[in-house]
Amino acid sequence: MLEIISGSSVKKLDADFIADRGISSHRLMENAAQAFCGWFEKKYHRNDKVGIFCGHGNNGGDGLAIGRLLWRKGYDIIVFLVGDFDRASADCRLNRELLPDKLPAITMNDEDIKHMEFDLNVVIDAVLGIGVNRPLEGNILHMITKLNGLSEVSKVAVDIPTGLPSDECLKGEAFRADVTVSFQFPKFSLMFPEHAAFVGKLHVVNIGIDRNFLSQFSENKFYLQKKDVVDRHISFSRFSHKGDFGRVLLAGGSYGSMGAIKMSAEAALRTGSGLAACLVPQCGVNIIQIALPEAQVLSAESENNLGKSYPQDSLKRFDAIGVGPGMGTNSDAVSFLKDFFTRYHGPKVIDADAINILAKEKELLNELDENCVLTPHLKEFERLVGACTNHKERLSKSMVFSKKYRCIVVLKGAHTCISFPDGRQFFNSTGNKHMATGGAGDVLTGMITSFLGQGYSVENATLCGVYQHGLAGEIASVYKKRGTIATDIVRAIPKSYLVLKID
Ligand SMILES: NC(=O)C1=CN([C@@H]2O[C@H](COP(=O)(O)OP(=O)(O)OC[C@H]3O[C@@H](n4cnc5c(N)ncnc54)[C@H](O)[C@@H]3O)[C@@H](O)[C@H]2O)[C@H](O)CC1
Ligand SMILES: [K+]
Repeated sequence: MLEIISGSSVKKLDADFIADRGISSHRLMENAAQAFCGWFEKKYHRNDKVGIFCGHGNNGGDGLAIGRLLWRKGYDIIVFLVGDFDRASADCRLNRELLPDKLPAITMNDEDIKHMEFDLNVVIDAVLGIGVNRPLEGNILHMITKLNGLSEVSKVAVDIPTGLPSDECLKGEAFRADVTVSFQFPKFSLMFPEHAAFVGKLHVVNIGIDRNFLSQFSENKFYLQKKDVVDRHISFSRFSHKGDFGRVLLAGGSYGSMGAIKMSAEAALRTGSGLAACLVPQCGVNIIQIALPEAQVLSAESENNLGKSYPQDSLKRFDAIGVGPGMGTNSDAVSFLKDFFTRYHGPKVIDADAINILAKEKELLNELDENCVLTPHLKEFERLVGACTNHKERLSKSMVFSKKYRCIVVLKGAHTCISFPDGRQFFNSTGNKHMATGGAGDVLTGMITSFLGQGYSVENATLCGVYQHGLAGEIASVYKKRGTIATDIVRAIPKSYLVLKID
């Protein structure tokens, strides 16, 4: 698993790694620059005009090394020196000396920054990295503001956009990258939604610091990637039968919101459940049977919302239950949820209106346990724990909540954060902006519920569900882009198994 280490530990990590492997710090910087160039060459053409803006610290050193390597490969490069090079770090200085004489390198003073016109297709930002220790001001602020204003230029940040602190929320301005290429692991603050406009797309490149080494610096934060989920999947044999793939129930839906529970159940079936049933109010019976003929339908006695009279004895037939999508929060729905919690103690996903009810009926929180996966989006989460001033606070509150109630909290967003009661937090790497569409959360509920029903541990079901949901979203949006809708994500689930090479 890939650890996310705080910026303050990186200096020690580098020093220990260099000592342990008997390599120089220059070698590590060269690895970083090579890794960046490996990524860059796949994206950009030799005839692109590339400007590399370098500061006087090690981030600037990376930029200078990148300049040298790309220039040797035939790229059209200009290096701009921004900062106080009398105070340059040793490796920055060395890489400046290693710049080929023919490679243009321009020292930028304040006048240049104000007046220079840039004729570039690509800007590489290597002014400041994780060493930033105060808001941008003066020369550097002017430079970054000017770069941010350039249009029709592709903007790439080295390690972290200049100005973004690695572990805190931004105060002031920062480089607005289209892509950030982060070394070895994504820096913590790259996970914050507040920083989305600065980070752009995130790409992580390996610079040779192995995972075992990183784990010595573990802060219990991990970046969830393909290799972390593949081994968590259960393989089924050709002798497997319907029962092995699990029977799941999706409970919810109300008058006008029946699609939510239909999408959850369909997602569960596409994820592989042997049987999916929906528990809905009367008004939903025909809708579900017509819209999803593969699902069984159980009905509550009440007409428009689930209520306390429903086929209670049926609950025990199910290996896992997802509850909440489209359920509503009126008094019938509340009495249903109260009854449900007293009867069903198996693995369950608690989503949407079930979370909104928990937020209003706080005594229900005592029913949560290690079999529960809560999947709030940011607003639902704040209804549960109170308003948060920023994402860092939300992340810390989700960890506290998970520990207190011993349940798993899936805080949905661009890098969905999964908190476990033992203090671990996983940040998802899949998914994209096109998944911000109504119903995408209902799909996730169906997927996690399905894995629970297939016999996955609560931990594995959650990690596999979140990762694969994002992957299905990426697949669904390849051509549909902003026209992607939740049922497209459901239809892409089978293809996501192909990508994972799981049958
Ligand atoms: N293991 C790795 O991940 C590696 C990372 N590398 C790169 O090194 C940088 C971090 O380098 P560092 O020298 O510590 O910091 P910076 O380059 O960010 O610059 C520090 C420099 O800047 C001054 N400073 C701080 N804030 C400001 C400000 N607001 N305005 C002006 N100046 C500021 C500070 O005083 C220092 O003088 C990391 O991001 C990677 O890119 C290695 O190359 C390989 C290993
Ligand atoms: K940078």
